[in-house]
Amino acid sequence: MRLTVIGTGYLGATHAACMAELGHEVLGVDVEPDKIAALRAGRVPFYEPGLEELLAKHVASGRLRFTTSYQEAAEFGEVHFSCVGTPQRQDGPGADLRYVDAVIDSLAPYLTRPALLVGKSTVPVGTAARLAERLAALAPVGAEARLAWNPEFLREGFAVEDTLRPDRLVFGIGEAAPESEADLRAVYAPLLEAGTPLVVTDFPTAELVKTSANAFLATKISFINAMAEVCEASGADVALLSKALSFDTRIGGRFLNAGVGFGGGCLPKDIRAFLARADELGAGQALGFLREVDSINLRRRDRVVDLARELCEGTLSGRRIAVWGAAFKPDSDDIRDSPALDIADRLQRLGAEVCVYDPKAMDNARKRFPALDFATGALAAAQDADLVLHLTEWKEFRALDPAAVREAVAHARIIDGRNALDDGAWRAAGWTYRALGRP
Ligand SMILES: NC(=O)c1ccc[n+]([C@@H]2O[C@H](COP(=O)([O-])OP(=O)(O)OC[C@H]3O[C@@H](n4cnc5c(N)ncnc54)[C@H](O)[C@@H]3O)[C@@H](O)[C@H]2O)c1
Ligand SMILES: O=c1ccn([C@@H]2O[C@H](COP(=O)(O)OP(=O)(O)O[C@H]3O[C@H](CO)[C@@H](O)[C@H](O)[C@H]3O)[C@@H](O)[C@H]2O)c(=O)[nH]1
Repeated sequence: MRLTVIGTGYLGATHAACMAELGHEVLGVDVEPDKIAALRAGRVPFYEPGLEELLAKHVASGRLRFTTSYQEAAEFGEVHFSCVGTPQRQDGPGADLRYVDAVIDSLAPYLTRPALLVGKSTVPVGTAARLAERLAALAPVGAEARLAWNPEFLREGFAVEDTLRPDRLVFGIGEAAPESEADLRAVYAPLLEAGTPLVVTDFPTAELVKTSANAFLATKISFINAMAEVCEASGADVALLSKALSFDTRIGGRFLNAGVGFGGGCLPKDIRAFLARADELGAGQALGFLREVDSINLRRRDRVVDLARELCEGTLSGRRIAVWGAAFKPDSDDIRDSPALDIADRLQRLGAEVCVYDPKAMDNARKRFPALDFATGALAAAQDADLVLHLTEWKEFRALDPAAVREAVAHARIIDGRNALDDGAWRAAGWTYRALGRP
């Protein structure tokens, strides 16, 4: 089939390359000419394992092309995927839908023959119904310009794997256009033939599956981080608590790692947007717990700052602090709402001299926080440090030799904000090792 993928960021670039891998002819569309130039050259303008290889393969095969022209997109595509951002609004907790609206406004006037627009962005419930009307009103073909909603569940760092082997597919089909289901079944035929579970539903359910999935994941992380707070107050060990919980198959061990909490371009803004939308619908009381999920999450960052001050004899002023990690999670260069950089920035504002190192997110971090210092490696960042903070659990940090790092620092003190280092090895090498929720 001939598909377009509109918005070629973390989600869209992955979706475009994976749709080409499934055998479709794909045209990626973005408003940023630099991004399109990079993608045309087979270069992914961000870090996502395995994506560049897949992109280059299909740019070379001719099955994957890129453009900035909506007219070209409309002329080319039978099915158009909308993958633009839905960040938190500047002026409040709700989702900023201006990019989602702009896709309709830019594409619709060129739709002179029947077409299907499929929303993949994460949106507040009720958005799809509104967009379907807007699309039909603006398109020359009227109601033959149909909308469907197909939320995306991929994780950064595993984006290609998650797109080619998803846990499930969800199709939100508009009442007025039941034939959209057949189009989506055709797009995803290889995945459905491989046995991927499919849920076909209406617009509001499809939108809510996505926001409730992220709310559940955020809740699970904040649950274990709340237990970490209680562990800190009682002398218990959250790592062992989490391990013991995980053997109960009803609970499971995934998303039960206590630490500095969740960040990124999804969970934090999605729970806030969910709350804001529920308030608008008069259902805010049902989601009140999500406010607490958000607060527990942010309190973990405060806890690291307090612990850092405590380890630096009560003052951060003039202390040299190494921060290992800038990305919001390993295997990504994404720094959106990164706990590591938020903590680094706060420590610096409190007078510390902070030096950051991350294997992949340095360029993004430098652009966003130009006042921070950056080093070329983990050891260089730790040079003469009074304290080391391990805030993003890259494999590279776990492989470090604690004895070698000890040679570099001024004081052998480390806070493991991800409970991911071998605490025994660090202590044996003479370090004061502290972790969140552990004695
Ligand atoms: N990143 C993820 O892991 C992930 C996973 C599932 C769902 N989502 C959701 O997908 C959406 C996109 O997220 P992202 O992380 O890829 O964002 P992103 O910021 O990385 O990408 C958005 C892209 O859209 C482009 N764009 C903006 N306005 C445009 C327009 N009018 N026309 C064409 N392109 C335009 C931007 O230039 C950018 O390249 C969000 O709703 C997000 O919540 C993201
Ligand atoms: O036990 C855990 C698991 C994760 N995290 C943190 O939680 C955040 C989010 O991690 P993850 O969910 O793996 O990353 P994302 O790529 O943001 O993916 C989430 O957000 C996407 C966008 O909506 C969804 O598609 C995915 O299903 C959902 O997992 C990161 O900061 C992690 O460090 C923890 O603190 N403890």
